[in-house]
Amino acid sequence: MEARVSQSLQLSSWINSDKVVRKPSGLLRFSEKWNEKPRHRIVVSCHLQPRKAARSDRRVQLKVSCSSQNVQASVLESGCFSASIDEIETLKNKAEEVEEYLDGRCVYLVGMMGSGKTTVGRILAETLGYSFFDCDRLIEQAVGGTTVAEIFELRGENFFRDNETEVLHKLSLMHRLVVSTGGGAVVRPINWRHMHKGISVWLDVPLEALAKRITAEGTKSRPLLHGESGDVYDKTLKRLTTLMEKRGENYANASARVSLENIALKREKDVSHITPTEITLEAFETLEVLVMFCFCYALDM
Ligand SMILES: Nc1ncnc2c1ncn2[C@@H]1O[C@H](COP(=O)(O)OP(=O)(O)O)[C@@H](O)[C@H]1O
Ligand SMILES: O=C(O)C1=C[C@@H](OP(=O)(O)O)[C@@H](O)[C@H](O)C1
Repeated sequence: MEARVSQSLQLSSWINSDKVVRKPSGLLRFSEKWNEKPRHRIVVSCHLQPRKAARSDRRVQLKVSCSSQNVQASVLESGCFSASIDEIETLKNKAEEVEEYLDGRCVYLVGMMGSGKTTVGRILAETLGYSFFDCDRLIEQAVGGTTVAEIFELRGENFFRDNETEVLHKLSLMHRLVVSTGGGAVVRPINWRHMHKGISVWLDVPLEALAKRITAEGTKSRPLLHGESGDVYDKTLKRLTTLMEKRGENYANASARVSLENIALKREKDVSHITPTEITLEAFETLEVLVMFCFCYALDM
């Protein structure tokens, strides 16, 4: 148990370990107060589980809660991802380089439904030492715990979009966040004004791959995909194609684009075999170029 904890600390050295509390279960818990912004308090629990079969693979599990003057503390997000030790090290090194130049600016992930904004966003946040927020979850909380699908059904899309804008506005006043936005957040210009306070990354995934993921997951939680008859994959692909025709230009407003097709070409793999960790690494490499360029030429992102 001691070994596991000390390994966790080594591998997660980007986490400030000053106030680490060891739980008997192997969980590490620490809280970090930002001195310069004492109204924020972030609590992170971290558990690294070594895999028995492949010693170089680990599952990293994090729970993050955040409280500020106006927001009640609650567990906001938790998740886990698999990565080899080498990948964790590479991600950590890249995160350190990028973090310095990001200078606390928030990272907003945009892209179609199912493009991996939540999955990749969690890994980006964990490696950067940022907090992670999913806009859809915040909208659900703001509306009193109802689901996105219920909000669409009972209050309509405009009501949902107004709440989405309000959530993005609140987030744009904060620092050191990775935000997974809803697929339609790119449509309203006002949302871009909020997101341009930070740096935005478009996860560009071929529609066929999206349709496959969404079909596997089910369309229940995605109201814009409800209501057409026929084969689930076909109708999802059809709906995504229509949405993409309307939104393509809006996604291109993002400061950076991470294309799954390009990663697949570079790695000589099929798009469907590109892992979230590989996408996060590509996102860091793209961000690195961008933040260094903007830093050198004193440009806004
Ligand atoms: N690189 C990937 N390869 C395969 N499946 C993925 C990948 N990234 C995410 N997924 C899966 O696709 C689905 C949608 O991902 P999610 O992160 O929720 O997307 P979004 O937040 O953009 O809607 C989830 O079931 C997730 O596990
Ligand atoms: O594309 C869209 O308009 C939407 C995407 C969803 O978020 P995800 O992209 O996280 O699925 C959610 O905000 C809502 O169902 C509308």
